[in-house]
Amino acid sequence: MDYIIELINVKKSFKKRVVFSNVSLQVIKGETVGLVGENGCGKSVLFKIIVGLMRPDMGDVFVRSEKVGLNTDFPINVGILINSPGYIDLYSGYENLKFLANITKKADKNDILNTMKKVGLDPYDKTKVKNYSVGMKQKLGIAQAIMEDQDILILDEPFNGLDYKTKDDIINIIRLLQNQKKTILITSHNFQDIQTLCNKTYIIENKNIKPMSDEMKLKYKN
Ligand SMILES: Nc1ncnc2c1ncn2[C@@H]1O[C@H](COP(=O)(O)OP(=O)(O)OP(=O)(O)O)[C@@H](O)[C@H]1O
Repeated sequence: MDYIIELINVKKSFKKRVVFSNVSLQVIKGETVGLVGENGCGKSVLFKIIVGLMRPDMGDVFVRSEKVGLNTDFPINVGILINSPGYIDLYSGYENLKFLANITKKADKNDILNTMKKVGLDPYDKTKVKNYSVGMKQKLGIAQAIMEDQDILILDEPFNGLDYKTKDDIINIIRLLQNQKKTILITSHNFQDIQTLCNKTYIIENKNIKPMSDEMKLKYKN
């Protein structure tokens, strides 16, 4: 079977701290995969390894059969929300997205306007990003991750800092993306969210990753 994302025997340490001893993972196109695990278990590191922001010490990472670090440094067509995206503080939300869109030229003005509206941000709001609330920054991060209509989305804690109404809006956006057969990897500390959205759920523990058993799911739920 062709996997859209595949990790084979990935090892990763920081000095003496081993994060992954031997991780393998296969993701099928169109799946929504949830990742859970305790603080510091390696969820963000795993995502960074997949998108090329970190290199494993050993092992192979393939995205659309291209080896990350060999055929490609950063896999293309991947929308990324990984904790605290760096924004230009003195720009408005729209100006920040326009700046990023100018790099890849995949999203035009209308794409940005529509995406901002979709996530509940006013694209004409001149507030500088340095004065954005936590939730507004999070919405901007989600807008940035999806504005280029990428077919793989890596969403690290997309619901952080969001109120219930906004969270529902973002869940609905993710459902739309699922209907469009996007491949989505998502982490959340709220297991209910993961269960609601994901076809497959994995847990990272003991420096490894494994599918969650029904028993584990029950434990996590409570
Ligand atoms: N650049 C880095 N240099 C050194 N250690 C790092 C680096 N990035 C991550 N780590 C370490 O790797 C481990 C995994 O971190 P990671 O951010 O992936 O955890 P996480 O599962 O996403 O945690 P949380 O649920 O709190 O967000 C932690 O021990 C962290 O301190």
